[in-house]
Amino acid sequence: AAPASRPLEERRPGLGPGGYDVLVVGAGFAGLTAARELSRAGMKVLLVDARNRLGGRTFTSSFLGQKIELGGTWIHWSQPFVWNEVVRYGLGLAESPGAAAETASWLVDGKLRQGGAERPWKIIADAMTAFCDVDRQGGRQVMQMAHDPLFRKDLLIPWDRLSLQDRLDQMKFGRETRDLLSPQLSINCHASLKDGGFADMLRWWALGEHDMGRMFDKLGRYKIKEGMGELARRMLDDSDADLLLSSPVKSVSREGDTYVVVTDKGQTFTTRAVVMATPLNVLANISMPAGWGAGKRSMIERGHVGRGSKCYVHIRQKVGNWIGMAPAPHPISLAWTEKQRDDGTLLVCFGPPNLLDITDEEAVQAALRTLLPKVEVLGVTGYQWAVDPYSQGTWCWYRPGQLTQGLPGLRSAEGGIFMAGSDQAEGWRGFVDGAIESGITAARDVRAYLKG
Ligand SMILES: Cc1cc2nc3c(=O)[nH]c(=O)nc-3n(C[C@H](O)[C@H](O)[C@H](O)COP(=O)(O)OP(=O)(O)OC[C@H]3O[C@@H](n4cnc5c(N)ncnc54)[C@H](O)[C@@H]3O)c2cc1C
Repeated sequence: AAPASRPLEERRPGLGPGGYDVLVVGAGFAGLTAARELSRAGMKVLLVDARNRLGGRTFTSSFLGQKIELGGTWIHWSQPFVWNEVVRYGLGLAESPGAAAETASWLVDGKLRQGGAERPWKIIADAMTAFCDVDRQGGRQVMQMAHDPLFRKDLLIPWDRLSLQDRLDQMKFGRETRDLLSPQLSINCHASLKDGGFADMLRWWALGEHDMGRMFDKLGRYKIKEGMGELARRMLDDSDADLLLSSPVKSVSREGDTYVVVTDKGQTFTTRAVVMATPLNVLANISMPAGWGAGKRSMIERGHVGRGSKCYVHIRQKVGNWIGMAPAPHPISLAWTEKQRDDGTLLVCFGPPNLLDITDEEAVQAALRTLLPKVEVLGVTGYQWAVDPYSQGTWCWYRPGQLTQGLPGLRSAEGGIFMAGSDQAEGWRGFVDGAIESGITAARDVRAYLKG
């Protein structure tokens, strides 16, 4: 049974001058992991978040009386760090049926096609295999080790110059193949194909074991039955860290051997080490010590590209176990059945940035009607991650050049300031798994630093 939870408010620290060993900025999965590991190792830890809740870019909510995940959702047993947590806390799995859809709708040259899902899937699987075959070994040589993406940096550099669009243009696919592959690519980067880097695609493909079916199982089929919020809560309950919510960190500065962290309410803490576990796209908003971050500057200034939409749509029609796919500029790239209900179907929909206002039900209905003519939308819900000041984006996908040129500098610790966060993980970067990986790594490095 789960241990009784202390209410979050009781974890607020005294606001006196007392120093911490480690202050962790950001209570998403990276920060929660680092705080748990370090506090369990006997260190005095303060975990601070700008929001009034845990979990960052994961957010368990409800819609139509059903649990939904507004942010990070699906996990898989082949994601080692998150699976470890699922087992540790005895959590269960629930399945999203549309990830193994039976019927499909797709657009070819703007015209609707509908039928069994096997045919479009076969086309996508073959196209992805060719798309990633940069070395006549299916990408296995260039991206030999998915959890050490720069292992063959020498071979990766030329491919890291390309955007996803550049690579697509090289391929000379027929119209249907191109129009089926594009939606998958635009969901991977959650951006325009011109902005998403191709090297990240090779990493993605290697993580997916060079198989589209297996990859889709990892990306969209299994979620934590109790919800991401419950995992976050169990991790907090398992840690001795103090917690301060609703307190955006404004600045980190250095005073001799210690660091001073100040929130926008003026709360001031001293600490021997800091873990920065905020999203890459918001790091520019925090004032850091003079001279810090020279090797991180271009990454922090440009950020990652993931800024698209995700929403849940309740429709009157019972469409069964369905998937829809459409290339940009269509506002919905991928949509699939999340739940077949007595009163219709709950769909989950993803789209590129700035093409769909998820607060506008009519706009969502118009976009869906291209894939499901006459569909009636009864309700829509979602979260606008790209404009949220504490995420300014969705999942991480790098621009051309960022993987080989930016990642090592971004990850590196400087003095007593350590980096964590899914946006700079080595393996499943852009996933909950990568967030936990980065928290484990940061905690290991902080312990070594504080032991001197
Ligand atoms: C819509 C969407 C769908 C996704 N789908 C999946 C999926 O299906 N599977 C999957 O594995 N991953 C998915 N992801 C990605 C995954 O959710 C993230 O990669 C992961 O949760 C990031 O964890 P993190 O700890 O690195 O960062 P975050 O979760 O973003 O945590 C960072 C924390 O820092 C805080 N913060 C920011 N600024 C400050 C400040 N100034 N002071 C204090 N705190 C601050 C934020 O409030 C936040 O809580 C999805 C993400 C989104 C948005």
